[in-house]
Amino acid sequence: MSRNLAQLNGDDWKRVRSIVSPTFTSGKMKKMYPRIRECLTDFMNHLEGFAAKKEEVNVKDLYGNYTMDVIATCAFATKTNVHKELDNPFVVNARIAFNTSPVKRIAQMMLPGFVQKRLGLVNSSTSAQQFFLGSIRQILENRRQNQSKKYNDFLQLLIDVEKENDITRDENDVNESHHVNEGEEELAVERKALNINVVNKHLTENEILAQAMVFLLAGYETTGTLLSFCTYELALNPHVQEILHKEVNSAIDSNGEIDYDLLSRLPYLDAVISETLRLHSPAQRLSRLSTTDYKLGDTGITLHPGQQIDFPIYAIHTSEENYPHPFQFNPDRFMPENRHKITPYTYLPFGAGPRNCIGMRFALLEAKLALANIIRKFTFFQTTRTDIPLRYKRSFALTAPQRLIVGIEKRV
Ligand code: HEM
Repeated sequence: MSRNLAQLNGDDWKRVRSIVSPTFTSGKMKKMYPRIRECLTDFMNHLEGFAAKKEEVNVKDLYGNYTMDVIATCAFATKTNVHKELDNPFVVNARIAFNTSPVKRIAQMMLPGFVQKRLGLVNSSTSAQQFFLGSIRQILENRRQNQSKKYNDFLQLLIDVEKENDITRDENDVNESHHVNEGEEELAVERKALNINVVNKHLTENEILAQAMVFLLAGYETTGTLLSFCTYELALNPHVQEILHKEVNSAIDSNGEIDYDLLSRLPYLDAVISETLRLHSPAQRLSRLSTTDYKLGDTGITLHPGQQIDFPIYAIHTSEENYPHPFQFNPDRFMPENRHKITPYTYLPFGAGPRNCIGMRFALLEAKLALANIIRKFTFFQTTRTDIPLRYKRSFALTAPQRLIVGIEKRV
């Protein structure tokens, strides 16, 4: 497991990151779209039952089921039927893995190895972890024996991927509408960081296992949390919900679907997601470890090898200096006509630089697809049990609500 991206450092990290990066390009995501769409259909059918009776729902649990189904399908080639089949082995083991101490477990995956050591998070793998490793080994074996069949999932991409010399992006990647620090300068830094010559251009079996595990642990709760916070804000801001509904409706094609390229570029949908990630960033801070003497701009501070520096995302995202009326939920800040007002590097939900979140495009696709389709059919509303203000789980790394109760009804 220690060969996962989040825990590797130095040249080991560079090698694995440069091999794995091409699996997250827009083109590859597009191929997974139908699989994610299937998971969403199951989820929508499940929501339908609550909405028909205009019930209260804890969206935190519901979205957690959807994101688990998606990651199980895309990274473990396992359809979970998570909404109905509560004793499905994947779901049971995932719950054990997460219920042991969810935040700690994800933090183990998301924090670099050196931070984990300092926080005492390094421990032996659990039986649940063994279950997942066993499942992937079995799938890899099956695929090795039946090489003619091709699959559109992460596992297959990780099996097939070979380190490329330079290109780690699709042409389209930079043009997607999400507001992140990914201009020419950043891409050049990334290219430079990952442009190393390596002997082993493929991932080993253990490395494939480790990446699938980190995708599960880093991708399940974070994306579920994003969707939960977003739904909460929509319930509290009905006018935002209506604007979003109108935009989504205008994007539907003759088959009643939203095309992948159009979905990733809907400006208001992206603005709602961006504003949610600003005000409720699942990651609380970013960490970096200095490997050389490094001068911090004109601050007069020099970092020495081995010194760690943390970036407080929540403080940066809610500073009046960076965002006027920072505690107001206002998606307009991220509309194309206003984005230029945002100071570079003050929006950091997915981190920044070559070590940023490799799963960003996947998370955005999964979240946008769900939100767009859900908002077409259902309305969320505040109830007497909706927590205002929100109550959070205690955590040192990830922000997650204790519960997130809202009402849901069908649109007429
Ligand atoms: C809304 C959802 C998500 C959020 C907010 C999020 C946020 C983050 C953040 C803040 C980092 C650290 C970046 C840095 O230090 O600059 C990170 C790293 C990472 N994330 Fe995500 N993430 C999300 C979803 C995902 C998904 C879906 C996956 C995989 C399918 C994923 C896989 C990873 C991995 C592997 C790393 C470590 C990258 C490296 O060290 O090279 N994340 N994520």
